[in-house]
Amino acid sequence: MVEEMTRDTWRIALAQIDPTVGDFSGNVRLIRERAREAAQLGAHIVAFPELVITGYPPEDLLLKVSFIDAARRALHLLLDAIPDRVLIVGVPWVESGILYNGAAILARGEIVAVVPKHHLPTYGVFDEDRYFARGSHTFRFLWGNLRFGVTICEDIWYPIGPASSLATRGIDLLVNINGSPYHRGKWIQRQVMLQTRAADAGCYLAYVNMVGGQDELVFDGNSIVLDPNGTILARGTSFEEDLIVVDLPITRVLSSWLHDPRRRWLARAESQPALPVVDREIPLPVPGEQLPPLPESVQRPRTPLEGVAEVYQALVTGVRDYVRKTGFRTAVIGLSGGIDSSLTACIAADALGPENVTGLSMPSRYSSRHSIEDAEELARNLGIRFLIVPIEPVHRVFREVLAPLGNQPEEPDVADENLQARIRGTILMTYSNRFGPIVLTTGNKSEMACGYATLYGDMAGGFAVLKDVPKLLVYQLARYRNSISPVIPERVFVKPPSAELRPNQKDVDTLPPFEILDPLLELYVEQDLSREELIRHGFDPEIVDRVIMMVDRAEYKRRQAAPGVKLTPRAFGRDRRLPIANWFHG
Ligand SMILES: Nc1ncnc2c1ncn2[C@@H]1O[C@H](COP(=O)(O)OP(=O)(O)OC[C@H]2O[C@@H]([n+]3cccc(C(=O)O)c3)[C@H](O)[C@@H]2O)[C@@H](O)[C@H]1O
Ligand SMILES: Nc1ncnc2c1ncn2[C@@H]1O[C@H](COP(=O)(O)OP(=O)(O)OP(=O)(O)O)[C@@H](O)[C@H]1O
Ligand SMILES: NC(=O)CC[C@H](N)C(=O)O
Repeated sequence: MVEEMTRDTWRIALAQIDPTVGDFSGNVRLIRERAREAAQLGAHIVAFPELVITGYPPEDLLLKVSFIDAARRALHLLLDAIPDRVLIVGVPWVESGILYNGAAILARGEIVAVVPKHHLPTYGVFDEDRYFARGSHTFRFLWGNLRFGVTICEDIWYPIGPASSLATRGIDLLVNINGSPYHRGKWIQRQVMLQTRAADAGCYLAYVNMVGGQDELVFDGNSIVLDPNGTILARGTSFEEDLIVVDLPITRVLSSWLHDPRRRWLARAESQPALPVVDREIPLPVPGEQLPPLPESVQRPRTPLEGVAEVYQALVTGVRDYVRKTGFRTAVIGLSGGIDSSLTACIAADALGPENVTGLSMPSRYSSRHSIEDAEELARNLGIRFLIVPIEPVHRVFREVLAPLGNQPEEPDVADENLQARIRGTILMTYSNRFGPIVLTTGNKSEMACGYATLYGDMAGGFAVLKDVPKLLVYQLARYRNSISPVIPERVFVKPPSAELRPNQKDVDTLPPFEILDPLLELYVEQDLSREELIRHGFDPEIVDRVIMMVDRAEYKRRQAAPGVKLTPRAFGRDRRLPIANWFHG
């Protein structure tokens, strides 16, 4: 029998953690530790992110019966984690032979219910219709006088759906569990949306997101708790694990319903909810204890990262987790003394520790002296290992070997330019094979867009750190990093970008100035503007045509490129899927 009792203030904890896809035992350990920590702090409900048991997104692992079974077994290992509290965890869940993206509600050693996700994102980087069925009902949980609902990520983005059904039925708290990947400034977009949802529902809204990197995605955390007016009560940190614990006096919810006539309208609309709502009792007595005071460390205010600092941290997180989760510890980078490889080295050193990063200078006959000097100074300032491997002897022998094939010009042609890049790629990959570090490539988004990079040359490597960073942002990020400690030599900022693959080569010989190229690329690549619209924006028609051709033709190169951190709303990769053989340009 459940004891009849009420309490006004309920304590909720949001565990913003970094799970690893497929690491069931590690994820279970992490969940148990955080759940117990929250319970010790007096939390009544502890919520974890979407699909936290498997890691997110598990992609086609969801097509393996053995994977779904392992997730179910892992869920059972959590039943005794905090049996006298409510634990909410994301898990793939099979019911009647159908797979759902679920939120399991655990209490008193039982699975009280598994809430199915209703809105399945299938756009951008998401592909959930490929795996899951859409939930056709939701639950309202009753724990004494507390009424709460649980929704999963995309569910909260829709004004109509499980969240609105629960709100019309009447809840004090809506918990939304998330695997919401980062792009620049997305936390502000989420916050505005969540403020609207909380105010419309007239209840507390607790939004928990994960942190860390998974392949090309980075999760920024920035979990948030809002009151029934949409006022922010607490936040989680950006890009770091965190435990957010908040007290929710639920008379505030009744008060908001008494003051807001929309609530009475909503209550009348209950007869036609978007989704059926099933009431489920939490099989626990209402906790009677006084809440222990929260330590200062838990209550401290968190300020979300913004602007360039936010992007820099996203890159550091993405590199750190890609390297760690793929089993590497160290990294190697070709250091040219240019801005791209300098910034890449900074990010690597900050992500992995300078002692785990090696920079290779590989001068050729066309390299300027400052390219070696600047690379060396950067390496010294960062405290990374620095080695010089001149490529001239190999280049010379290659030219000799290739000469009998004919048509080898004295001055380097594109084939010869690329040969130098390929020699460097070979040296870097050999270093990786022999000593174990992952090769980090340095190409930026502007170059990847235009195909201004050599296949199997500077594109050779395991992770493309700046793949979604346009060139002008590369400079801003480098300036930002230097504002923390001046590691990149000043000369690197002022010299004109050059591949140094032939005498006096400059990027602007091939590409339009980056001040024109970057905004044009953003409109064409990220927003899909047409040729005519770009010209109406004021871009020179000749440049527009040239850039469109370069971008479209380089699709084959991008398909063969290493993965890299997604930072913009439209990164190359699964976010932007275009045919390679394509005759439509415009
Ligand atoms: N549709 C298609 N599907 C599959 N493969 C295709 C293809 N079209 C060409 N190819 C292949 O790709 C080859 C051309 O690609 P690739 O060999 O890469 O060479 P490519 O694109 O011709 O030249 C690379 C350019 O990037 C510049 N670069 C290189 C290195 C670093 C930087 C920098 O500043 O960071 C700039 C370099 O100066 C040169 O202008 C063709 O020879 C052909 O084998
Ligand atoms: N002399 C060199 N020594 C070591 N690596 C080099 C050298 N030249 C080029 N690379 C590698 O190839 C990448 C492409 O460099 P490149 O100089 O051609 O173009 P970039 O886009 O201007 O890059 P960066 O700004 O780093 O110079 C570099 O970032 C670096 O990793
Ligand atoms: N996992 C999800 O459902 C994510 C979708 C959601 N719109 C987001 O990016 O936040």
